[in-house]
Amino acid sequence: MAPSLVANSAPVFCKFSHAEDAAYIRRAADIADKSAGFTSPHPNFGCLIATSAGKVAGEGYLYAQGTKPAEVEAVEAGGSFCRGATAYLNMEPGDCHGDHTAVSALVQAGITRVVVGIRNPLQHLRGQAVRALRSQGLQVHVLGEDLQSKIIEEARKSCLLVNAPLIHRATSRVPFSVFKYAMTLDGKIAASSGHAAWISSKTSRDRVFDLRGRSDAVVVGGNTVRRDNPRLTARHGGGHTPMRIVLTQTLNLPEEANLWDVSDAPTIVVTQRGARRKFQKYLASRGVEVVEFDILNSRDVMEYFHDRGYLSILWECGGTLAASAISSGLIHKVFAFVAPKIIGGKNAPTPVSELGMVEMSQALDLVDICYEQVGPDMLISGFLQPIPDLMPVIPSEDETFAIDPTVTPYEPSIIYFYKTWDPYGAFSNFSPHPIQMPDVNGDVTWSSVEHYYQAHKFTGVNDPAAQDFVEKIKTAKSPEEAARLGRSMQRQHPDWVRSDWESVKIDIMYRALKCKFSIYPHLNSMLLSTGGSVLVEASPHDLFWGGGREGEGLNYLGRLLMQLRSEFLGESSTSI
Ligand SMILES: NC(=O)C1=CN([C@@H]2O[C@H](COP(=O)(O)OP(=O)(O)OC[C@H]3O[C@@H](n4cnc5c(N)ncnc54)[C@H](OP(=O)(O)O)[C@@H]3O)[C@@H](O)[C@H]2O)C=CC1
Ligand SMILES: Nc1c(N[C@@H]2O[C@H](COP(=O)(O)O)[C@@H](O)[C@H]2O)[nH]c(=O)[nH]c1=O
Repeated sequence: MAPSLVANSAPVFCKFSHAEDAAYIRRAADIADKSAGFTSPHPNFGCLIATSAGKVAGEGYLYAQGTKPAEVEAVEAGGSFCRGATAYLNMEPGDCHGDHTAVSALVQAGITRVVVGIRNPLQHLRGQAVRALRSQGLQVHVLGEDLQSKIIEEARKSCLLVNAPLIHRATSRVPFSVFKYAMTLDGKIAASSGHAAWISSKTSRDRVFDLRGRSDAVVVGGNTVRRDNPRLTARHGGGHTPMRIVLTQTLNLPEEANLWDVSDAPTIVVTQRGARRKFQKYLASRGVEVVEFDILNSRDVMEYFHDRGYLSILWECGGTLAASAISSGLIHKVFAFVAPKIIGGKNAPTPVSELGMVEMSQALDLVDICYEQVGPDMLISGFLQPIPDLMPVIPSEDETFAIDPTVTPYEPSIIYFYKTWDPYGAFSNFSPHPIQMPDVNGDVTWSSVEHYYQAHKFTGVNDPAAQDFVEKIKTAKSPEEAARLGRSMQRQHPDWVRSDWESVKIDIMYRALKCKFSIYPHLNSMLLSTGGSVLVEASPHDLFWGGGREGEGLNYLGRLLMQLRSEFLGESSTSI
């Protein structure tokens, strides 16, 4: 019989060879990758359960934030076979909201050994789940720390790869950026006329759709918009669609362009402050967001998108913008599709224009290179900057708990929150905490505050299509999907939005938040522990609910949370 973890009996741990551990961890990384391209954002978690006899009992992956954690999926699939089994996790789970769902699932299922590919890269989560599992008596082996060999190192690499964007978020102020281009065998990305459709084969271009689906945004320069009129959509039939971003100094762009049709996917145009104001207004009227910078510089733009929570960017620009991005150190990985064609042309554009290098010894070397035939083309990919290795910076207990509200050694006067994986991420409306809200037919469960808020834009509207849409938002698989549905329908069908929306939306949000912070004791204590601090939703672009880039936002979400905090503390509530 498989050994189990019960009180007063020492657990018996499975013994696997390094080769077996490595194979299972690689498989966990492959499973983790399943959601990439279909959901956003993209921290990828996979879990595999292997019995002591070496049989796979269950597998699971996190589809999207707010859906069942990979560990819960896997132990449900494994059932009683989990007793005494080993769980393989590509990445340490991030019990960011203090409810330890993943850890509890493994413990309760009777898992006795856990093999972790990499520790969670985010400083405030790093080491917590490993510690929690060990404190429950499970044997935990972290690759590269407790298990070391060549084969283990290779398996660890597959775990680093599958979450490269998240690792970059932990170590850098810019998102993980991939530069992709298609060139002829003689090194051109277009004919001298600028015509480029098409260099690579259909098979290669289908592969590009997959790359787009795995990214939070696709970036091009103004010239590519003028020349190619691209769509930049993922076209993989549903799932996640990346944001489309145009960088343009002049804003000298055509009135009609595929990118201005935001029913396909949203578009942001980033430009220089004051550029063609009238055209900015026109773009806004088409539903395109315009963001201005005093001086348009690719690094500032990428820092801005990092602050907006973007983890990964696909650059599909021409050589001019690519050269600027590479010389600013923004590009981490390259995908070059090389087509067996020759076009010639002294002035035909090339993938990267001037970098200021004069000797071959200055050339940038790629590492971890892969060669793959895609249809008739050759795909060469590799890293321009290696994935940062987080191994040496395991934080001390003090550092780890520094952000734990119950032991905060200092009182910061402003607490910023935004993405759910960041400290205080539970304050975000996207945090995966279902709420029960009263309805005419009794209490109704909503998967998150965001689901409730987005659906209520369309409630009570006398149009069956709008009512169907409420249901669609209600059953959205993640808060991000709910937000995407609600926002896109508000843009496309303003007639479906209830007429009193602007006057009721704060109250609707307040009621949802009150429920959330009443029914989850750990969220309630997290909120109360912030007493004395100003809470600000650090959204750089939402100037109503968020604080804006430079504090220009109204921060209504932060204000509502502070109002609730004072109500919970029994202080007289001040109206926001
Ligand atoms: N085969 C392939 O994979 C691809 C081919 N192409 C081809 O490449 C050609 C276009 O290439 P290219 O002219 O290099 O176009 P880019 O896509 O690189 O766009 C350059 C433009 O980007 C804008 N820009 C904004 N910020 C910067 C910055 N910091 N540095 C540089 N540019 C910035 C400017 O727009 P503005 O002038 O509006 O101010 C600039 O003119 C076309 O023929 C197109 O078909 C393009 C993409 C991929
Ligand atoms: N010409 C060329 C590419 N060009 C890139 O694809 C964009 C067009 O995308 P879409 O309008 O969505 O089909 C274009 O603006 C440029 O960024 N890509 C490739 O994979 N292979 C090719 O041969």
